[in-house]
Amino acid sequence: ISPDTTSLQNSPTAAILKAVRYFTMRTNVVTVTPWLAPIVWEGTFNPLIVDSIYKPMHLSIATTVFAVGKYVRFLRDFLETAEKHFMVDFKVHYYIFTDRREDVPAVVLAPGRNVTIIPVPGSNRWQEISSRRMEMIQTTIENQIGKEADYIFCLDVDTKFHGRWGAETLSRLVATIHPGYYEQTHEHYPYERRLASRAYIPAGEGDYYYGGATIAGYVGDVHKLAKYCREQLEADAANSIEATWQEESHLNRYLLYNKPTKILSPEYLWQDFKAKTNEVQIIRFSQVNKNYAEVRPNVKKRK
Ligand SMILES: CC(=O)N[C@H]1[C@@H](OP(=O)(O)OP(=O)(O)OC[C@H]2O[C@@H](n3ccc(=O)[nH]c3=O)[C@H](O)[C@@H]2O)O[C@H](CO)[C@H](O)[C@@H]1O
Ligand SMILES: [Mn+2]
Repeated sequence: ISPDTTSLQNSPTAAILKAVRYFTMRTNVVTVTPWLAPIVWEGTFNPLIVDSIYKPMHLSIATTVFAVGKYVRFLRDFLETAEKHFMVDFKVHYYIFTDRREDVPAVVLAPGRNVTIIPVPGSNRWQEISSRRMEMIQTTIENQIGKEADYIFCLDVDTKFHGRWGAETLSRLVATIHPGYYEQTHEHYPYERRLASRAYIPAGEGDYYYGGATIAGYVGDVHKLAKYCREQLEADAANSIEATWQEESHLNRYLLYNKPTKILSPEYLWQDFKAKTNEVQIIRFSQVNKNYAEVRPNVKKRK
């Protein structure tokens, strides 16, 4: 049977097919892992095709963000830039975890997008605030998100979006390569190297160093990851040990033995203080520069 080419030429997919022809692959970056998971860089996907697949699915996207103590000041920019760039045209439900409900800014959201504020206790250690996200993500998925969403994103708040972050980031289990280590090999990664910690990774092992600031995937898979990290954090605490990079260390161990199905390039997790490199054609999401002594509860001010 020969395809009906006339109707195809006139169909809405024609524009998309044409776009495919002009689509070129990236050659100066690695775009697939040794276990055949894609690594998402600008130029490896066609946004028109991606959108035409995912938008008709009417997916619900949960997004968790913690703004505890002074970090509440980062919320406005986070939300305002997310409304411009993050999963535009999708249903997005932001879950804001905070101990300062009254300081949560009122940001105008596009139709189909909404916010729920979840009260959490403060802490006088930033490491604990960052780590306890795992426990709260776990329990909130069990109590609420699990019934409401298809996919979940767990993001740092001290950040801004600068470019498209769309459905190309959807997959079962998604992690992001930390911008500080993407040019290095595993012997230089800041994995936990003490055998006494549950986050221990032996020398000679490792794929990538993943940032704790962006974790995503199917709600069920992220639940499994968060529960694992929470249990490992608690086991370490019971032995009076804290991994080098807290929950990020446990995350890296989990992902070494439970490979992500998709990896986001550092375009999806940059740091404002870092100069743009040749491989990075677009910065989509970046950590703002912060005054650690000013915003963190337990960092001493320099004299
Ligand atoms: C880019 C990146 O991968 N960042 C990770 C890195 O340092 P960061 O320097 O990015 O850590 P951070 O100070 O941003 O803390 C992580 C997050 O915890 C929350 N928070 C923290 C302190 C506070 O007083 N109030 C508050 O709300 C907030 O959502 C913040 O974005 O290592 C941390 C290890 O623990 C986390 O894994 C971060 O995700
Ligand atoms: Mn951060």
